Amino acid sequence: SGPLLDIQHLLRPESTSSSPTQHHPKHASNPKTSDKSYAPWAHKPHCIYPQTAPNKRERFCVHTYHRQYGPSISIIGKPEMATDLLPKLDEDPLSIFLTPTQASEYLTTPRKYDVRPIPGKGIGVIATQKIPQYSTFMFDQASIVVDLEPDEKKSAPEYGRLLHLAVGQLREPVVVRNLSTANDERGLRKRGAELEGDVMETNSFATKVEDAQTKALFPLVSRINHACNPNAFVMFSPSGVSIGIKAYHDILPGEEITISYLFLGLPTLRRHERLEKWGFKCTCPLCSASPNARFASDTRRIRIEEAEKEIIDLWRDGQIQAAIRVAEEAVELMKEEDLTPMLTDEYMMLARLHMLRQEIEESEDYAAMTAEILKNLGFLGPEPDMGEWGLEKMLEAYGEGVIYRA
Ligand SMILES: C[S@@+](CC[C@H](N)C(=O)[O-])C[C@H]1O[C@@H](n2cnc3c(N)ncnc32)[C@H](O)[C@@H]1O
Repeated sequence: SGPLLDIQHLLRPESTSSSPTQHHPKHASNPKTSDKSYAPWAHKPHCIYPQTAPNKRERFCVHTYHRQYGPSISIIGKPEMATDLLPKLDEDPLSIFLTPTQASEYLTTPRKYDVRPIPGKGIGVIATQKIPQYSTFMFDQASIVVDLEPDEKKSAPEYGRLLHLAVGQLREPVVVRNLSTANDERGLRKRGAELEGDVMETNSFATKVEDAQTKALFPLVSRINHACNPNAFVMFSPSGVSIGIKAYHDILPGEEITISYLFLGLPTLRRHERLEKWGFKCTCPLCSASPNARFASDTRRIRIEEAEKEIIDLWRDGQIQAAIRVAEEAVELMKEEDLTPMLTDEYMMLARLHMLRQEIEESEDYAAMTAEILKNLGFLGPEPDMGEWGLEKMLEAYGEGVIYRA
């Protein structure tokens, strides 16, 4: 698999006349280059111009910020992104994902997980105490955020230098560098920009930050391994720079905490294709189930995908009752496959279809079922007012999605 941030040839140094050391990342980790005059940034922002937009002279920079309470962060992207993000960099994940009562309980009870070696998987995260269903039990803040634009522009060498600088300017670059044990072609441990590129490749999350599609690295959460039917999932703060890990189910002491690196619901072959970039053979319970069980699961998953297309065709044909039957079948299959988050879309499809038949009561019931799942999963905030989330608001929230799918 090619590197995630496989950027080639398209960024060039800000000024060709500047001395080579000016662009040498090594100077970044030298504390002498830290200058308070760049406050609130910890170092002088380092900028280059993408070669693809020479007329625009659009800058692409590294901005590093040392959080007051928490790890430092380097942002690689347009300077406006760093400026807009600045007020959010000190956000407190606890106050975003928890109610005040939950936050004080979290702060006064021991941590419920441990980070340790897991046979065959490197390092992983294990529950050390019971983690109740739907509780948010682990938090992290981004250490590196990369605007994906240079990725699209394929400009590896300069991106590598920016990334190396971005990591070097963190208070603890080793926390990021330790996330890779990858070797190069000669079997030696990767170093420098190559190593940091590998870290981003295998550990970063795609997330929206200030409306930019970015890759963000969260070093603690990076230690969570993949499972196709995971027991936990990731929630992003609205800013995209904080995350919380939430339990889908009760997790018992000794159980490994897992998240899915992929969209949920894929059949085996497509999961394995997509997992290739992480370079491991998945041995999660779903992937190592008996051939019969895997076949049955794949059949259900493929049928769920087909059902989506069928529902839309029937809807277009005006066969609403038939579309409802197919959507109900998909709901049952999703339940069998334990794909709870996917039910929200399906229930809203059913709410919409029943609306078309003037069956308001059924429509309201399905909207309420969606709201209940969203509340449990935390997508309506830590203390949602459920009175607010009736049929009308749910249709509004899902309107675009449902219309788009139709
Ligand atoms: C985001 S990291 C997870 C933490 C990693 N195990 C570590 O030691 O830092 C992703 C890497 O972990 C390993 N990994 C994750 N899930 C795995 C699984 N289910 N089975 C085997 N290896 C896994 C793979 O090497 C993958 O590239």
